[in-house]
Amino acid sequence: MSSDMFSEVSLRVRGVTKDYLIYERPEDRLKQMFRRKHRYYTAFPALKGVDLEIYRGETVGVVGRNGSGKTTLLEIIAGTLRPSAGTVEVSGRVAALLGLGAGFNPEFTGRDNVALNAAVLGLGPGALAAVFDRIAAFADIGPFLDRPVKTYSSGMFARLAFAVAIHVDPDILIVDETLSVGDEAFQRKCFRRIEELKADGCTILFVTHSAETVIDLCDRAVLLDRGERLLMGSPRTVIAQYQRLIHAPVAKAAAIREGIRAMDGQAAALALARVHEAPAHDAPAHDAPSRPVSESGGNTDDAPAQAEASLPGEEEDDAFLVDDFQSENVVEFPAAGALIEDVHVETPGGRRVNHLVAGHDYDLVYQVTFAGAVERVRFGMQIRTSTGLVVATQNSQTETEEGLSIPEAGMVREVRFPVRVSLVPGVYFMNAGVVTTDADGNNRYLHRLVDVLAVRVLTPPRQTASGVILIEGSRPVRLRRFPPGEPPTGSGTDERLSPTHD
Ligand SMILES: Nc1ncnc2c1ncn2[C@@H]1O[C@H](COP(=O)(O)OP(=O)(O)OP(=O)(O)O)[C@@H](O)[C@H]1O
Repeated sequence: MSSDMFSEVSLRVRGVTKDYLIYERPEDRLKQMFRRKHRYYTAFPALKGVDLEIYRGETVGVVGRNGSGKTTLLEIIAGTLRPSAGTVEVSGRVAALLGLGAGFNPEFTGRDNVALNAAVLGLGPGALAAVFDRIAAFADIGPFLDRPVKTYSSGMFARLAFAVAIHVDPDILIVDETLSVGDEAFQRKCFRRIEELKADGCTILFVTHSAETVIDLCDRAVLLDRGERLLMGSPRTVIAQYQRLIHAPVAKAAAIREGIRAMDGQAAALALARVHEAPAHDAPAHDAPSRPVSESGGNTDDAPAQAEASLPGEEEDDAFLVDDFQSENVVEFPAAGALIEDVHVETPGGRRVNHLVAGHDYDLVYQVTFAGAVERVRFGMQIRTSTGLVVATQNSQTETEEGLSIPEAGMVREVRFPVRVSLVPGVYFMNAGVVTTDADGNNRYLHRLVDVLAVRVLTPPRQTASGVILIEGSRPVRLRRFPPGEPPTGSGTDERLSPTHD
């Protein structure tokens, strides 16, 4: 993504206000039609004079408490709802994924709905024919494509709706929490597609309650509260203030709210400056910083860790293999001198597993066959969350080492990365890559597989962590008790949290 994209306004919202008219009794609505001078309704202000300016290629997260006006705002931007006042200017084709089933006719088949939706989004029959197979492949709902959508599960619905929205080549994509009903593999696929759309300059508006997703995915975020824009700024700033707002004690809530609002102009300007300075998002992912792995597969400098990992009992962890739990979306880059195969995870005892226990040691293993002699070879791996956040990378050589020399074609190497799974429970995806460095110091992939392996990290007993990294060590959480009124000096007594935390 080039930063000059951000100089073009893609979406401008000015003073948008929405009053929903609430009629206490159904007949009041009818009366209103005939007696215009009288007011039979009360107006509920769902949006109050919202201003936004979003640049081409930006991904903006919209956050706020339930009922703060997020969906109303996005529906107005998508053109499915009329504002009571204010204007929306959009540049280009808008594809919106707001609410499951919106825009789908439940009696029609998936196939017919795809045609209907694509037409609504401005795709002619010729253009649809060209992308239909890609839509069907992305949705991957098998024979359900020819069944009425009223028979779909919510996950199937999300799959089809998302598949259409992202294949009509939108300039602006608007997505709400619809994606969260899909399974993890599908979510990963969607987030990857969103990244591609981003790289192509698509503007994305995203409603979510997930702080992690906003921070991982967005360039800026906007906080709505009671129909007002309270703050626009960097994802971290906005999430921090949003969390301050939702956890505010009642007595201080109004002051905190005003304090956040006062930050607005400055935070927005700062975030925009940062977005303009941001490096290209499509720089090639580096699968591999520095950590030695020996050529023989034995761990050179990690021998004590290996020995520790092989202690009796350690192998008895609860890791296991589920055969059909596989990454659905392996992206294979063309092999250019080597071929990576058989990427898998093993316990220290050599058992293949893909359901791992948090905090335990495993090996990520793969084989590489070389098509010819090559110098300065390095092997890499990367672990990412389902939203694409890189949580770890590892490389077979440090930057200052030469790398491995492969003297002739047909040579095979097995690479083994020791991995301690210090991750909170969830599904993670692994990449594998083999790189050579030319005489000018440029890296070139000999082969690369993205999202080649899916693993699920299981909840260990008594584990309640969230986030990404497991910070829990072997020591339990400690609590000290102080008598009432006594200052917390050294005189407190230790208290056990529970009898199970020995
Ligand atoms: N059709 C409607 N008629 C009357 N009030 C409505 C209507 N739609 C939404 N509202 C009200 O407008 C306010 C904003 O609703 P909206 O759905 O935009 O909020 P939201 O931030 O998307 O909420 P959530 O996080 O729960 O999805 C809410 O108080 C809601 O009750």
